[in-house]
Amino acid sequence: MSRDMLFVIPMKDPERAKSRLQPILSQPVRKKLALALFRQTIDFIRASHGDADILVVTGSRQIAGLAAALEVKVLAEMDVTHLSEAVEQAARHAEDQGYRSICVLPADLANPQSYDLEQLLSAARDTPSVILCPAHDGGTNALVATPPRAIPFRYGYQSCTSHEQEAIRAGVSCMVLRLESLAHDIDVANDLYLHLAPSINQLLDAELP
Ligand SMILES: Nc1nc2c(ncn2[C@@H]2O[C@H](COP(=O)(O)OP(=O)(O)OP(=O)(O)O)[C@@H](O)[C@H]2O)c(=O)[nH]1
Ligand SMILES: O=C(O)[C@H](O)COP(=O)(O)O
Repeated sequence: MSRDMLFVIPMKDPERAKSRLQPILSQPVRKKLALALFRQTIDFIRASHGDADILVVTGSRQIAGLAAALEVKVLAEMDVTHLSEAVEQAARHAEDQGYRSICVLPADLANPQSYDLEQLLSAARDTPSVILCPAHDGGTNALVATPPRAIPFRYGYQSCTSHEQEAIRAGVSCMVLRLESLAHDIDVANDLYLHLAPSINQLLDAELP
């Protein structure tokens, strides 16, 4: 069956998540924050696209259980040592399932807005092509790939530039789309102060299923 778009959310074990916030948050609070942001990401996609196909790729049994409770599909990652490998496994899965494109979103966006996702998803998708939404720090906060494995994934330092270079190398058309609410994720203390300070208690107090 031919399907259009699979949203891919990579999520690491929440016990080890948000390690760069170690100077200001205890491990239990970092875990709680990672889970709350994960839940926020699913809710955000669903609020924007009620019928979205969402796949969580993870090595965590807890995340797999939470995703299942939220009625989201889960791919158990195999022998993954880096985010790029987890996304590659999800992209293979999307290809096998007949999806035309994937939209990879990290599970730690600060305050994503539907109008920005709309703009991203309404951009023309040639085959083959990639659309990249840079993070404020040079990372890649949204990546739409058509077909799902149009380029090798190069998450890490300044990955937006690395993904652009991979697109050039592969002869794949590449658009960089700067969208304000998709530019900010929660990595370091300053991100918390700038983007989550007013709402952090509400976020951390929200019930998980
Ligand atoms: N499935 C999977 N997801 C990952 C992996 N590494 C990172 N992620 C996810 O990729 C997104 C961005 O990750 P990072 O900012 O590097 O990780 P983080 O736990 O949020 O924060 P740090 O520990 O400070 O790096 C988050 O949704 C992570 O959960 C991995 O090895 N496997
Ligand atoms: O390439 C990236 O964007 C990073 O590997 C993941 O994002 P972050 O570390 O900026 O959260």
